[in-house]
Amino acid sequence: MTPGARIAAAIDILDAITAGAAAEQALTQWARRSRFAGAKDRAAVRDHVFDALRRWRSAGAAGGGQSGRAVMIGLLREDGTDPAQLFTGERHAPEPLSHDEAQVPEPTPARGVRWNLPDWLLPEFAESLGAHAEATAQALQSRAPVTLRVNLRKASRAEAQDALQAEGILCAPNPLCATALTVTEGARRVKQSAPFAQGWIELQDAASQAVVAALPSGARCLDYCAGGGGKALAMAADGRTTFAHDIDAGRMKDLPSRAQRAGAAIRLLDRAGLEQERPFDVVLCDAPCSGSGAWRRAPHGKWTLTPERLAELTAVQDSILDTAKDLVGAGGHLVYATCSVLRRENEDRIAAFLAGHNGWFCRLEQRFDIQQHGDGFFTAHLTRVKL
Ligand SMILES: C[S@@+](CC[C@H](N)C(=O)[O-])C[C@H]1O[C@@H](n2cnc3c(N)ncnc32)[C@H](O)[C@@H]1O
Repeated sequence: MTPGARIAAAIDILDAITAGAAAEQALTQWARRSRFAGAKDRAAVRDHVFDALRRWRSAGAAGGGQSGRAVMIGLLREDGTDPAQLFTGERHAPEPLSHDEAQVPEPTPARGVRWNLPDWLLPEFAESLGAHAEATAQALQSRAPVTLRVNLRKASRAEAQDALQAEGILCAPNPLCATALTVTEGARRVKQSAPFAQGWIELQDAASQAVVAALPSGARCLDYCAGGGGKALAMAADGRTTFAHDIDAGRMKDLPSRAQRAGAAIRLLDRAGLEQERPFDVVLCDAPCSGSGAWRRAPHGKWTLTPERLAELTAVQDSILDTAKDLVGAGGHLVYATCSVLRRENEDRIAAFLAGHNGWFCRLEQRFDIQQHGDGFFTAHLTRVKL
Protein backbone atom coordinates (compact mmCIF):
# COMPACT_ATOMS: atom_id res chain seq x y z
CA MET A 1 0.00 0.00 0.00
CA THR A 2 1.15 3.54 -0.67
CA PRO A 3 1.42 5.95 2.27
CA GLY A 4 -1.71 7.69 0.96
CA ALA A 5 -3.63 4.40 0.76
CA ARG A 6 -2.73 3.69 4.38
CA ILE A 7 -4.16 7.08 5.35
CA ALA A 8 -7.33 6.30 3.39
CA ALA A 9 -7.66 2.99 5.27
CA ALA A 10 -7.17 4.76 8.61
CA ILE A 11 -9.92 7.23 7.68
CA ASP A 12 -12.38 4.39 6.96
CA ILE A 13 -11.53 2.69 10.25
CA LEU A 14 -11.86 5.93 12.23
CA ASP A 15 -15.28 6.51 10.66
CA ALA A 16 -16.33 2.99 11.69
CA ILE A 17 -15.17 3.73 15.25
CA THR A 18 -17.10 7.01 15.27
CA ALA A 19 -20.16 5.07 14.13
CA GLY A 20 -19.87 2.86 17.22
CA ALA A 21 -17.39 0.05 16.48
CA ALA A 22 -14.76 -0.83 19.06
CA ALA A 23 -11.26 0.11 17.86
CA GLU A 24 -9.89 -3.45 17.74
CA GLN A 25 -13.04 -4.72 16.04
CA ALA A 26 -12.87 -2.00 13.36
CA LEU A 27 -9.19 -2.81 12.71
CA THR A 28 -9.87 -6.54 12.48
CA GLN A 29 -12.78 -6.03 10.11
CA TRP A 30 -10.65 -3.81 7.87
CA ALA A 31 -7.82 -6.38 7.88
CA ARG A 32 -10.26 -9.16 6.89
CA ARG A 33 -11.53 -7.30 3.87
CA SER A 34 -8.03 -6.04 2.92
CA ARG A 35 -6.13 -9.26 2.27
CA PHE A 36 -3.78 -7.31 0.00
CA ALA A 37 -2.39 -5.47 3.04
CA GLY A 38 0.92 -6.89 4.28
CA ALA A 39 2.16 -6.93 7.87
CA LYS A 40 3.89 -3.55 7.47
CA ASP A 41 0.74 -2.00 6.01
CA ARG A 42 -1.40 -3.33 8.85
CA ALA A 43 1.07 -2.02 11.42
CA ALA A 44 1.20 1.41 9.76
CA VAL A 45 -2.59 1.69 9.52
CA ARG A 46 -2.92 0.63 13.15
CA ASP A 47 -0.39 3.28 14.19
CA HIS A 48 -2.35 5.97 12.30
CA VAL A 49 -5.62 4.90 13.92
CA PHE A 50 -4.19 4.78 17.45
CA ASP A 51 -2.32 8.08 17.03
CA ALA A 52 -5.59 9.65 15.90
CA LEU A 53 -7.49 8.21 18.88
CA ARG A 54 -4.84 9.50 21.30
CA ARG A 55 -5.09 13.01 19.85
CA TRP A 56 -8.68 13.03 18.61
CA ARG A 57 -9.59 16.52 19.83
CA SER A 58 -6.42 18.37 18.90
CA ALA A 59 -6.15 16.63 15.53
CA GLY A 60 -9.82 17.36 14.82
CA ALA A 61 -9.24 21.01 15.70
CA ALA A 62 -6.21 21.18 13.39
CA GLY A 63 -8.13 19.41 10.62
CA GLY A 64 -11.29 21.51 10.92
CA GLY A 65 -13.78 18.76 11.85
CA GLN A 66 -14.60 15.52 13.62
CA SER A 67 -14.72 13.08 10.69
CA GLY A 68 -11.98 10.50 10.20
CA ARG A 69 -10.80 12.53 7.22
CA ALA A 70 -10.60 15.80 9.17
CA VAL A 71 -8.82 14.11 12.05
CA MET A 72 -6.23 12.54 9.73
CA ILE A 73 -5.66 15.91 8.02
CA GLY A 74 -5.12 17.48 11.45
CA LEU A 75 -2.88 14.66 12.66
CA LEU A 76 -0.57 15.11 9.67
CA ARG A 77 -0.47 18.86 10.28
CA GLU A 78 0.36 18.34 13.96
CA ASP A 79 3.20 16.04 12.92
CA GLY A 80 4.60 18.62 10.50
CA THR A 81 3.47 16.97 7.24
CA ASP A 82 1.49 18.91 4.65
CA PRO A 83 -1.62 16.73 4.12
CA ALA A 84 -1.83 17.85 0.48
CA GLN A 85 1.25 15.68 -0.18
CA LEU A 86 -0.69 12.53 0.75
CA PHE A 87 -4.27 13.49 -0.12
CA THR A 88 -3.66 13.17 -3.87
CA GLY A 89 -6.52 10.92 -5.01
CA GLU A 90 -3.94 8.70 -6.71
CA ARG A 91 -3.34 4.97 -6.08
CA HIS A 92 -6.07 4.69 -3.44
CA ALA A 93 -4.99 7.84 -1.55
CA PRO A 94 -7.77 10.10 -0.19
CA GLU A 95 -9.21 12.75 -2.52
CA PRO A 96 -7.30 16.06 -2.66
CA LEU A 97 -8.13 18.68 -0.04
CA SER A 98 -11.06 20.96 -0.79
CA HIS A 99 -10.58 24.73 -0.61
CA ASP A 100 -12.00 24.78 2.93
CA GLU A 101 -9.91 21.84 4.08
CA ALA A 102 -6.77 23.53 2.82
CA GLN A 103 -7.29 26.46 5.23
CA VAL A 104 -5.33 25.78 8.40
CA PRO A 105 -7.55 26.58 11.44
CA GLU A 106 -6.25 28.93 14.15
CA PRO A 107 -4.87 26.89 17.08
CA THR A 108 -7.37 26.69 19.94
CA PRO A 109 -6.27 27.37 23.51
CA ALA A 110 -9.06 25.22 25.05
CA ARG A 111 -7.67 22.94 27.77
CA GLY A 112 -9.72 19.91 26.69
CA VAL A 113 -8.18 20.21 23.23
CA ARG A 114 -4.63 20.61 24.51
CA TRP A 115 -5.06 17.77 26.98
CA ASN A 116 -6.96 15.64 24.45
CA LEU A 117 -9.58 14.63 26.98
CA PRO A 118 -13.35 15.01 27.13
CA ASP A 119 -14.34 18.12 29.10
CA TRP A 120 -16.02 16.20 31.92
CA LEU A 121 -12.72 14.46 32.73
CA LEU A 122 -10.70 17.68 33.11
CA PRO A 123 -11.72 18.29 36.75
CA GLU A 124 -11.21 14.58 37.51
CA PHE A 125 -7.65 14.83 36.17
CA ALA A 126 -6.97 18.11 37.93
CA GLU A 127 -8.25 16.82 41.29
CA SER A 128 -6.53 13.45 40.97
CA LEU A 129 -3.15 14.60 39.72
CA GLY A 130 -2.76 18.22 40.84
CA ALA A 131 0.43 19.67 39.40
CA HIS A 132 0.94 16.47 37.33
CA ALA A 133 -2.39 16.69 35.53
CA GLU A 134 -1.17 18.44 32.40
CA ALA A 135 1.96 16.28 32.09
CA THR A 136 -0.17 13.14 32.50
CA ALA A 137 -2.63 14.25 29.84
CA GLN A 138 0.31 15.03 27.55
CA ALA A 139 1.93 11.66 28.25
CA LEU A 140 -1.29 9.94 27.16
CA GLN A 141 -0.86 11.46 23.71
CA SER A 142 2.20 9.44 22.75
CA ARG A 143 2.82 5.74 22.22
CA ALA A 144 3.49 3.41 25.16
CA PRO A 145 6.75 1.50 25.42
CA VAL A 146 6.77 -2.22 24.62
CA THR A 147 7.91 -3.89 27.82
CA LEU A 148 8.82 -7.45 28.68
CA ARG A 149 8.91 -9.29 31.98
CA VAL A 150 11.83 -11.66 32.29
CA ASN A 151 10.93 -14.93 33.99
CA LEU A 152 13.80 -15.18 36.45
CA ARG A 153 13.05 -18.87 36.97
CA LYS A 154 14.32 -19.45 33.46
CA ALA A 155 16.83 -16.69 32.70
CA SER A 156 18.43 -13.59 34.15
CA ARG A 157 17.52 -10.23 32.65
CA ALA A 158 20.93 -10.04 30.94
CA GLU A 159 20.57 -13.56 29.49
CA ALA A 160 17.13 -12.75 28.10
CA GLN A 161 18.43 -9.48 26.68
CA ASP A 162 21.30 -11.30 24.91
CA ALA A 163 19.03 -14.05 23.55
CA LEU A 164 16.64 -11.47 22.15
CA GLN A 165 19.50 -9.48 20.65
CA ALA A 166 20.62 -12.63 18.80
CA GLU A 167 17.23 -12.49 17.02
CA GLY A 168 17.52 -8.77 16.23
CA ILE A 169 15.24 -7.67 19.10
CA LEU A 170 17.01 -4.95 21.05
CA CYS A 171 16.10 -4.16 24.64
CA ALA A 172 17.23 -1.96 27.49
CA PRO A 173 16.83 -2.61 31.22
CA ASN A 174 13.73 -0.77 32.50
CA PRO A 175 14.35 1.10 35.78
CA LEU A 176 10.83 0.53 37.13
CA CYS A 177 11.39 -3.13 37.95
CA ALA A 178 14.30 -5.60 38.11
CA THR A 179 12.45 -8.02 35.82
CA ALA A 180 11.55 -5.45 33.14
CA LEU A 181 13.11 -4.87 29.72
CA THR A 182 11.99 -2.15 27.31
CA VAL A 183 12.11 -3.17 23.66
CA THR A 184 13.85 -0.53 21.58
CA GLU A 185 13.89 -2.34 18.23
CA GLY A 186 12.08 -5.35 16.74
CA ALA A 187 9.02 -5.26 19.03
CA ARG A 188 6.77 -6.86 16.44
CA ARG A 189 8.94 -10.00 16.38
CA VAL A 190 8.84 -10.70 20.13
CA LYS A 191 6.05 -13.28 19.99
CA GLN A 192 7.87 -15.27 17.29
CA SER A 193 11.16 -15.31 19.19
CA ALA A 194 12.75 -18.34 20.91
CA PRO A 195 12.93 -16.63 24.36
CA PHE A 196 9.15 -16.09 24.15
CA ALA A 197 8.45 -19.69 23.03
CA GLN A 198 10.67 -21.00 25.84
CA GLY A 199 8.90 -18.98 28.54
CA TRP A 200 11.84 -16.69 29.31
CA ILE A 201 9.77 -13.58 28.67
CA GLU A 202 6.20 -12.29 28.68
CA LEU A 203 4.82 -9.00 27.40
CA GLN A 204 3.91 -6.96 30.48
CA ASP A 205 3.96 -3.31 31.39
CA ALA A 206 6.75 -2.36 33.80
CA ALA A 207 4.50 -0.63 36.38
CA SER A 208 2.32 -3.73 36.36
CA GLN A 209 5.43 -5.76 37.17
CA ALA A 210 6.42 -3.27 39.88
CA VAL A 211 3.00 -3.70 41.55
CA VAL A 212 3.67 -7.45 41.88
CA ALA A 213 7.30 -6.95 42.91
CA ALA A 214 6.09 -4.71 45.76
CA LEU A 215 3.58 -7.26 47.13
CA PRO A 216 3.92 -7.94 50.85
CA SER A 217 5.64 -11.18 51.75
CA GLY A 218 3.46 -14.27 52.10
CA ALA A 219 3.66 -17.74 50.66
CA ARG A 220 0.05 -18.42 49.58
CA CYS A 221 -1.08 -15.76 47.16
CA LEU A 222 -4.35 -15.33 45.31
CA ASP A 223 -4.78 -13.22 42.18
CA TYR A 224 -8.50 -12.58 42.71
CA CYS A 225 -9.15 -10.68 39.45
CA ALA A 226 -6.71 -12.69 37.35
CA GLY A 227 -8.02 -12.01 33.85
CA GLY A 228 -5.38 -13.27 31.40
CA GLY A 229 -3.13 -13.94 34.39
CA GLY A 230 -0.25 -11.51 33.78
CA LYS A 231 0.09 -10.73 37.48
CA ALA A 232 -0.48 -14.34 38.60
CA LEU A 233 2.39 -15.40 36.34
CA ALA A 234 4.63 -12.74 37.85
CA MET A 235 3.66 -13.88 41.37
CA ALA A 236 4.46 -17.49 40.53
CA ALA A 237 7.79 -16.50 38.97
CA ASP A 238 8.57 -14.84 42.29
CA GLY A 239 8.39 -18.27 43.95
CA ARG A 240 4.98 -17.85 45.60
CA THR A 241 2.33 -20.56 45.74
CA THR A 242 -0.10 -18.94 43.36
CA PHE A 243 -3.85 -19.28 42.91
CA ALA A 244 -5.94 -17.46 40.31
CA HIS A 245 -9.62 -16.58 40.20
CA ASP A 246 -11.79 -14.43 37.97
CA ILE A 247 -15.54 -13.91 38.04
CA ASP A 248 -15.40 -14.62 34.32
CA ALA A 249 -13.49 -17.91 34.19
CA GLY A 250 -13.27 -17.65 30.38
CA ARG A 251 -10.81 -14.79 30.78
CA MET A 252 -8.32 -17.22 32.33
CA LYS A 253 -8.56 -19.72 29.46
CA ASP A 254 -5.00 -19.12 28.23
CA LEU A 255 -3.49 -19.10 31.71
CA PRO A 256 -2.74 -22.86 31.93
CA SER A 257 -0.76 -22.81 28.66
CA ARG A 258 1.01 -19.58 29.62
CA ALA A 259 1.90 -21.09 33.01
CA GLN A 260 3.19 -24.25 31.36
CA ARG A 261 5.38 -22.21 29.02
CA ALA A 262 6.74 -20.31 32.04
CA GLY A 263 7.34 -23.52 34.02
CA ALA A 264 5.00 -22.21 36.73
CA ALA A 265 2.30 -23.97 38.72
CA ILE A 266 -0.84 -21.84 39.08
CA ARG A 267 -4.08 -23.30 40.42
CA LEU A 268 -7.28 -21.86 38.99
CA LEU A 269 -10.05 -21.58 41.57
CA ASP A 270 -13.78 -21.15 41.12
CA ARG A 271 -15.98 -19.86 43.94
CA ALA A 272 -16.10 -23.26 45.65
CA GLY A 273 -12.33 -23.61 45.29
CA LEU A 274 -11.83 -20.25 46.99
CA GLU A 275 -13.86 -21.45 49.96
CA GLN A 276 -11.78 -24.61 50.19
CA GLU A 277 -8.40 -22.95 49.88
CA ARG A 278 -8.88 -19.85 52.03
CA PRO A 279 -7.31 -18.21 53.93
CA PHE A 280 -4.54 -16.72 51.80
CA ASP A 281 -1.58 -14.69 52.98
CA VAL A 282 -1.94 -12.17 50.15
CA VAL A 283 -5.02 -11.48 48.03
CA LEU A 284 -4.40 -9.20 45.07
CA CYS A 285 -7.43 -7.40 43.62
CA ASP A 286 -6.35 -5.95 40.28
CA ALA A 287 -9.78 -4.46 39.88
CA PRO A 288 -11.65 -3.53 36.72
CA CYS A 289 -11.14 0.22 36.21
CA SER A 290 -11.31 3.03 33.68
CA GLY A 291 -7.88 1.98 32.39
CA SER A 292 -6.93 5.68 32.37
CA GLY A 293 -3.32 4.86 33.23
CA ALA A 294 -3.12 2.71 30.11
CA TRP A 295 -4.97 4.93 27.65
CA ARG A 296 -1.82 5.18 25.52
CA ARG A 297 -2.36 1.50 24.68
CA ALA A 298 -6.16 1.63 24.50
CA PRO A 299 -6.89 5.28 23.64
CA HIS A 300 -10.49 4.69 22.58
CA GLY A 301 -11.26 4.36 26.32
CA LYS A 302 -10.70 8.12 26.80
CA TRP A 303 -13.70 8.87 24.64
CA THR A 304 -16.02 6.06 25.70
CA LEU A 305 -15.74 6.47 29.49
CA THR A 306 -18.75 8.33 30.92
CA PRO A 307 -19.48 9.67 34.43
CA GLU A 308 -22.11 6.92 34.78
CA ARG A 309 -19.64 4.20 33.83
CA LEU A 310 -17.07 5.61 36.25
CA ALA A 311 -19.65 5.48 39.05
CA GLU A 312 -20.45 1.86 38.13
CA LEU A 313 -16.76 0.98 38.23
CA THR A 314 -16.24 2.46 41.68
CA ALA A 315 -19.21 0.43 42.98
CA VAL A 316 -17.68 -2.76 41.50
CA GLN A 317 -14.30 -1.88 43.05
CA ASP A 318 -15.89 -1.47 46.51
CA SER A 319 -17.75 -4.73 46.18
CA ILE A 320 -14.63 -6.64 45.08
CA LEU A 321 -12.67 -5.40 48.12
CA ASP A 322 -15.58 -6.22 50.38
CA THR A 323 -15.84 -9.81 49.10
CA ALA A 324 -12.11 -10.47 48.80
CA LYS A 325 -11.32 -9.33 52.35
CA ASP A 326 -12.95 -12.51 53.70
CA LEU A 327 -10.34 -14.60 51.89
CA VAL A 328 -7.43 -13.01 53.77
CA GLY A 329 -6.08 -14.70 56.89
CA ALA A 330 -5.26 -12.91 60.16
CA GLY A 331 -2.17 -10.77 59.65
CA GLY A 332 -2.55 -11.25 55.90
CA HIS A 333 -2.80 -8.62 53.20
CA LEU A 334 -5.47 -7.39 50.84
CA VAL A 335 -3.73 -5.63 47.96
CA TYR A 336 -5.67 -3.31 45.71
CA ALA A 337 -4.41 -2.24 42.27
CA THR A 338 -5.75 -0.39 39.26
CA CYS A 339 -4.25 0.90 36.04
CA SER A 340 -6.11 4.14 36.65
CA VAL A 341 -4.82 7.60 37.54
CA LEU A 342 -8.16 8.79 38.91
CA ARG A 343 -8.38 9.43 42.66
CA ARG A 344 -11.99 8.25 42.69
CA GLU A 345 -10.86 4.75 41.67
CA ASN A 346 -7.80 4.74 43.90
CA GLU A 347 -7.27 6.63 47.18
CA ASP A 348 -11.02 7.21 47.55
CA ARG A 349 -11.74 3.47 47.35
CA ILE A 350 -9.17 2.73 50.07
CA ALA A 351 -10.61 5.48 52.27
CA ALA A 352 -14.11 4.07 51.74
CA PHE A 353 -12.92 0.56 52.61
CA LEU A 354 -11.21 1.69 55.81
CA ALA A 355 -14.23 3.76 56.81
CA GLY A 356 -16.50 0.74 56.41
CA HIS A 357 -14.33 -2.02 57.88
CA ASN A 358 -12.72 -2.29 61.29
CA GLY A 359 -9.63 -4.40 61.87
CA TRP A 360 -7.71 -3.26 58.81
CA PHE A 361 -4.97 -0.71 58.33
CA CYS A 362 -3.31 0.64 55.23
CA ARG A 363 0.45 0.11 55.11
CA LEU A 364 1.16 1.53 51.70
CA GLU A 365 -0.43 3.61 48.98
CA GLN A 366 1.65 4.09 45.86
CA ARG A 367 1.02 5.81 42.55
CA PHE A 368 2.98 5.10 39.40
CA ASP A 369 2.92 8.05 37.01
CA ILE A 370 2.45 7.52 33.30
CA GLN A 371 5.95 7.97 31.95
CA GLN A 372 8.41 6.76 29.36
CA HIS A 373 9.03 3.53 31.25
CA GLY A 374 5.51 2.42 32.14
CA ASP A 375 1.78 2.94 32.49
CA GLY A 376 -0.04 4.75 35.25
CA PHE A 377 -0.88 2.44 38.16
CA PHE A 378 -2.01 2.62 41.74
CA THR A 379 -1.59 0.08 44.50
CA ALA A 380 -2.49 -0.05 48.18
CA HIS A 381 -1.64 -2.66 50.81
CA LEU A 382 -4.30 -3.29 53.46
CA THR A 383 -3.36 -5.52 56.37
CA ARG A 384 -5.80 -7.47 58.52
CA VAL A 385 -5.03 -6.87 62.18
CA LYS A 386 -3.99 -10.05 64.05
CA LEU A 387 -6.34 -10.48 67.01
C1 LIG B 1 -7.93 -5.31 35.25
S1 LIG B 1 -8.53 -6.88 34.80
C2 LIG B 1 -7.32 -7.97 35.41
C3 LIG B 1 -6.03 -8.01 34.62
C4 LIG B 1 -5.08 -9.09 35.09
N1 LIG B 1 -4.89 -9.07 36.51
C5 LIG B 1 -3.71 -9.01 34.41
O1 LIG B 1 -2.73 -8.56 35.03
O2 LIG B 1 -3.62 -9.40 33.25
C6 LIG B 1 -9.87 -7.09 35.91
C7 LIG B 1 -10.48 -8.47 35.94
O3 LIG B 1 -11.40 -8.49 37.04
C8 LIG B 1 -12.43 -9.39 36.72
N2 LIG B 1 -13.57 -9.13 37.63
C9 LIG B 1 -14.55 -8.22 37.50
N3 LIG B 1 -15.39 -8.29 38.55
C10 LIG B 1 -14.93 -9.25 39.36
C11 LIG B 1 -15.37 -9.81 40.60
N4 LIG B 1 -16.46 -9.33 41.20
N5 LIG B 1 -14.66 -10.81 41.14
C12 LIG B 1 -13.54 -11.28 40.53
N6 LIG B 1 -13.08 -10.80 39.34
C13 LIG B 1 -13.76 -9.80 38.78
C14 LIG B 1 -12.70 -9.13 35.26
O4 LIG B 1 -13.35 -10.25 34.66
C15 LIG B 1 -11.30 -8.87 34.71
O5 LIG B 1 -10.74 -10.01 34.15
